[in-house]
Amino acid sequence: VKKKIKHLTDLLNEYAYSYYVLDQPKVSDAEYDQLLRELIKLEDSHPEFKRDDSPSERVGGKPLDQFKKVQHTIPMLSLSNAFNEEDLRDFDRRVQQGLGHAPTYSCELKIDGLAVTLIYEEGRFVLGATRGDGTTGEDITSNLKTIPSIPLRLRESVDIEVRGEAFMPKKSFVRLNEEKEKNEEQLFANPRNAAAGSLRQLDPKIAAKRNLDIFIYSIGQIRGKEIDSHHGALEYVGNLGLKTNKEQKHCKTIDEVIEYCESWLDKRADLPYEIDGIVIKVDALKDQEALGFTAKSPRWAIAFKFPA
Ligand SMILES: COc1nc2nc(N)nc(N)c2nc1C
Repeated sequence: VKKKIKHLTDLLNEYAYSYYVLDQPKVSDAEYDQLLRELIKLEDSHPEFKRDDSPSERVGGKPLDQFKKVQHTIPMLSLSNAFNEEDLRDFDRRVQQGLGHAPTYSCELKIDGLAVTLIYEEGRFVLGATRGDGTTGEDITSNLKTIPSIPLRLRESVDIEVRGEAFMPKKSFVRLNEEKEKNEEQLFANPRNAAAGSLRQLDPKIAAKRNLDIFIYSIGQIRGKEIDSHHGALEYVGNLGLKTNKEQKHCKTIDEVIEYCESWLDKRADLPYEIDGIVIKVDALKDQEALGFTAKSPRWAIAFKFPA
């Protein structure tokens, strides 16, 4: 039975990874559900063999009576903003002055969701928290465990902390508000509020029903890996089984950055999730270290905000 549970757990996790992280379904939902029912039956009769990365974790445990506070070992900072091409060129000038050379940039969509940090120990998801005030957040691990695109176990048993944006896809937002409309409940104003509301309530079974998703956008801290660029870091976390956004672009010049920002102004309407801008980061990690941080945000990154 232990072997059967291990086999089913690994198989279902592989199917879930393909479906939720790679967007490449390998089996039908019916087949997945059938296998999951089989696994849950075995786990119920042999709880001692249940794995802590079992897909049955996704349905959510019992409600908490409150959230524990979490001190962030590395502060979760905010980004300074740019609103037009001039602001972006000013940013580039400041960066070039600081570095003494022209850097390359990593451009990413700025997902309109809730910033979270995920901590993995020996590859196991052990803690997830909100940004909070940047140094103290709330432990929402049990809610985050219900998000299928957050692996409960990485493909390598590393100690790593990653940051990302949890969000609710547009379609899920519309469906949720239709349901609330039917029950004459208060509607959510936008997908960001809906995602935040779903993750900051105490009953994980509610979070499990909200079709939440995540994109990982940075590594908080990593021990003993030689990664020298931000886009390399994103590739690395992708290989660990974490979900990153495929629209990320490595731009060689600020002109390319500006072109990328302008291209997404209109294209964002076609995205299945909401974005409120583009995040531009100096790509070389040694350049990021050389530029450092102000009291509240990195000097090597800026958020280009779209008009509301
Ligand atoms: C390096 O710090 C950051 N990087 C980010 N990257 C993306 N894509 N989106 C964000 N919201 C974001 N926020 C912060 C503070």
